[in-house]
Amino acid sequence: MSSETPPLAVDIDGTLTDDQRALDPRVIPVLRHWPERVVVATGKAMPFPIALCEFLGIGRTVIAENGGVVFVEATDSLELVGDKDAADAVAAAYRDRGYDLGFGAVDLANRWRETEVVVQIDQPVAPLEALAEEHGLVVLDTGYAYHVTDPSADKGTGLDAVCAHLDREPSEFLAVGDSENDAQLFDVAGESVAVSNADATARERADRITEASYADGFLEAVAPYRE
Ligand SMILES: O=C(O)COP(=O)(O)O
Repeated sequence: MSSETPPLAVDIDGTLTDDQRALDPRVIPVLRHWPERVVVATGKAMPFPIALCEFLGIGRTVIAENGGVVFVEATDSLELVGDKDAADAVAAAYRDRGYDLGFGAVDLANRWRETEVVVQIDQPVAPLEALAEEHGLVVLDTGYAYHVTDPSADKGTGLDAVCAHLDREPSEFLAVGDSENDAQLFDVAGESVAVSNADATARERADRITEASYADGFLEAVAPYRE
C-alpha cells in the first residue's frame, strides 16, 4: 500500500457487506493489513464492531450506536452520549400504542444497546417520530433500522472523540459509508466516499461516489491507496 495511506473510518452494513448484510470476505485482508488506524463506525451496538475488530485481528477502535458509544482500546476509554431512559420511554410508549419493535422477544438488535433504541425498518415510522420528538430525540433511518437517537451524537462527533483520544485530526481520515448516519462522518473526514448503493443524503455529502456497490464499492474507494 502507498505510504500516504490515510487512517480509515468505515461503516459496516451496506459498505463492508453484500446486499444481504453478509460481510464480504474480500474486505478482511484489506482491513487487517491497512497500515494506518482503522475505526469501525456503525449504527450497530458495540459488541458487533468489537467482534469484527477481534476477528479481523485489528485494534479495537469503535464508534457504535451512531456515535452514542465510542471505545478506544489504545487509551482504554469508553464514552457514552445519549439519553437511554428517553429512548426506552419512546419504545414503551410505541408498544403501548400497539406497535412492536419488530425484533422478537430476545431482540439481539437492542439487547446490548446503551444509548439508543432501534425499531425494525418495516414498522410504522410516523408514530415513532412523534414519540421521539416528545422526548427530545430523533429517528434516524439507516436503511437497515430506525434508530431512536440523541441528536447531539453522530458518527462525526464519534470520530472527533476518537481523535481527541489518539491525538489525531478527523481531517486525516478517509471515510467510507452508505447512509444518512454517515453524513456527519463525511463532513468531518478529510476525504469521504459513498458506495453507489448509498442513500441520497450520503451521496450528497460525500466527496465522491463509487461506480460499484456494497463491498465492491468499498474496494473501489480504497483502491487508490492500495496501488
Ligand atoms: O445499524 C444500522 O442500522 C446500520 O449499521 P451501519 O451504520 O453499520 O450501516
